[in-house]
Amino acid sequence: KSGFDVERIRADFPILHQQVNGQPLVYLDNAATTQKPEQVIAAISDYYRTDNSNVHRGAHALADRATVKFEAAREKVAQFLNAPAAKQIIWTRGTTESINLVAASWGKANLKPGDRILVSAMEHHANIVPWQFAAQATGATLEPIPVDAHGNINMLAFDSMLDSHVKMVAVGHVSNAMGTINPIEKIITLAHAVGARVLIDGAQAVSHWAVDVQKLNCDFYVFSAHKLFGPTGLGVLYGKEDLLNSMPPYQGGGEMIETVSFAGTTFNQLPYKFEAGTPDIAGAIGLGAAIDYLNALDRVAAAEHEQALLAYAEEKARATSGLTLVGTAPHKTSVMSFLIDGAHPADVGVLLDKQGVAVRTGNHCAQPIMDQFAIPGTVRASFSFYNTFAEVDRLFAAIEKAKTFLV
Ligand SMILES: Cc1ncc(COP(=O)(O)O)c(CN[C@@H](CS)C(=O)O)c1O
Repeated sequence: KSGFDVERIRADFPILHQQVNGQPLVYLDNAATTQKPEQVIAAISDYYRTDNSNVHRGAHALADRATVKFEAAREKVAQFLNAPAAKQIIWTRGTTESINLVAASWGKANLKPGDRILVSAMEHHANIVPWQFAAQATGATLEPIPVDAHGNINMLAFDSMLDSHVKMVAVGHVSNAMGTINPIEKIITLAHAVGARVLIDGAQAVSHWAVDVQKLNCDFYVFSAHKLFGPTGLGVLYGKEDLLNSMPPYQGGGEMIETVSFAGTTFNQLPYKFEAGTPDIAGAIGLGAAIDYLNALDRVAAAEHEQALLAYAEEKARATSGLTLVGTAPHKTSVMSFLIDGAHPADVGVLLDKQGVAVRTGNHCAQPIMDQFAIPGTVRASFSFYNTFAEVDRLFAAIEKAKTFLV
């Protein structure tokens, strides 16, 4: 049991206090999206209630207030990632767009036939398909780094794949399908040794612990606000300054230009070169409020509580007949994927939902690793610091009841 005051924390999350199908909601789908504390909800509604205005161009009090809040949010993200400067934080629509931006902009400017891109076999589609586009557009090739039966990257195989033709290594900090925490420090060191750049997909990491991009020395780090107790539709791309400055713009329009003429156009400086059009101002302010919320939390205690929930859940899973865990790496975040013998994951998910327990089922946008395991997908329970040991008990009671319908 952990000393983390979950009940006090839960009071901050209004959505958790509802009935679903006649039972108190047990929300265990945090890897899909996290819930939002009142502080984030209020920051977004207060913005629309009092400050809403367009940014950077306005010449009036509301525009100034909106601009100050919008750029303060960028500064908070820079501090959250320990980035050297806020101009290295690019707003996007989410992890997916952040990776598409790097694959399209850096990719097209730096990849050529014979170059190689490496991604792990367990990646989310958002960290596979954009690289397939970049490979197709440039003549480079995309190759999967092998993953073992526990869901660990095969580091010996990775090391043997590296040579001077490898120009990009893109891997998840944490697997969304299995929770594996990848050894990204080692991956970054090995990749840099052959001259490759490294993009880290942090979508499943940032909600669990502090990330220090300077210490990691990664070239790019990406995540979504909605994975960090913030709003959907907003993402972050961190990049090394020289890299971002060397990359061509991703989208054209207002904000990203200095001058426009039919004779030619010049582009804005960082970060605006990559931020065409009116941004998600409220979303950025909401993410800033989420970071404020996390900064006021004992994040070490929160992470320890999540790990205690995972250990408790996996202990109960191993004691449950007919249940097989998928993803048994020694270092995991609080994600537990499993199968019930003889049952399709989707059927299990429906039966759990009928009992008020929300999990995700299917391939979790990670079809290649599901194909490698020769399974149609998994049932995935993912815990956050506002979940409780009693909710783990509710999950396994619901599994036992579901089993009576399934076999
Ligand atoms: C590791 C990883 N990488 C990229 C993404 C995409 O994030 P977006 O905010 O949708 O762009 C996700 C989102 N994974 C959700 C939705 S598929 C899940 O249920 O696991 C992710 O987990």
